[in-house]
Amino acid sequence: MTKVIDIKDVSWERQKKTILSDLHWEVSKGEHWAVLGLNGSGKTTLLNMVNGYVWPTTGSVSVLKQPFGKTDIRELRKSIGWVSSSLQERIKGTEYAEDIVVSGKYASIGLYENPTEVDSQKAYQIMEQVGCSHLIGHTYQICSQGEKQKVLIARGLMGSPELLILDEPSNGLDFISREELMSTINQVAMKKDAPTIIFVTHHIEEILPVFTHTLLLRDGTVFDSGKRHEVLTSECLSRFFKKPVKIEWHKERPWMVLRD
Ligand SMILES: Nc1ncnc2c1ncn2[C@@H]1O[C@H](COP(=O)(O)OP(=O)(O)OP(=O)(O)O)[C@@H](O)[C@H]1O
Repeated sequence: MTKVIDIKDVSWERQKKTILSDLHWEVSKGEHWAVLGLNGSGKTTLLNMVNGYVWPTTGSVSVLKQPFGKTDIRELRKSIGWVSSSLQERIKGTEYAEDIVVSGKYASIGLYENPTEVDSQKAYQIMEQVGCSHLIGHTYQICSQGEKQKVLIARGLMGSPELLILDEPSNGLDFISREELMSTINQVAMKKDAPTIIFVTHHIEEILPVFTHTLLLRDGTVFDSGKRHEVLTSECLSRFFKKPVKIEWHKERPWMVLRD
């Protein structure tokens, strides 16, 4: 099976501190992964590594069959859609939603040339699919938090990526907006020729059925990984969080409560 991410024996050290250690992770085509971990467990660092922004101290990383060290990372990034809060902070409030979407084609912040008719049509089509076409002609600063996230997901899809990374996309959303966003992500994942999705979250109930696998990160290493029903169990998550928790499944979504 084609490997989308292949990370072997990876460690990453900074300022004499080991941030990632002994990390193994394989993602194959056809899978979608949720990544769970407490604050500071190394999720963002791991995703920065997948994007080639940080380089492993030891071990090997290969993304979309491109082994790091023998790959033009800038080229590779064109095949990766990336949605994160750091991206949200870098976008100018005065930009139009549709221009932000088109800029995803160039993996750039801001547009440096006028979009072609073909690009504009593609952007409109993606915005329709993601449920944010009503924002065409609106500047980013007037969009709500949920609308901004949809625009950024549309931007992430503009380059027809093979890999789409969503780093805590539901941050700051109310219950309704969050469910809307989850339904958008579900639709993207269900599409024929959908990109492989890596979805980072702190909220277990956001792990929709479309996420076939889950990675649990703790203290910069893999605590457990595998198929959703094998990893998202009361027993495994109680050990993971070092707290007695109970998982209840409703409509194929896991919900977690603390046990007395
Ligand atoms: N460039 C760096 N230099 C030194 N330490 C770093 C660097 N980048 C990250 N760290 C440290 O690595 C650890 C993991 O950080 P990371 O941001 O990957 O965690 P996270 O799981 O994404 O956390 P959160 O859920 O809070 O976003 C933290 O202790 C952080 O302070």
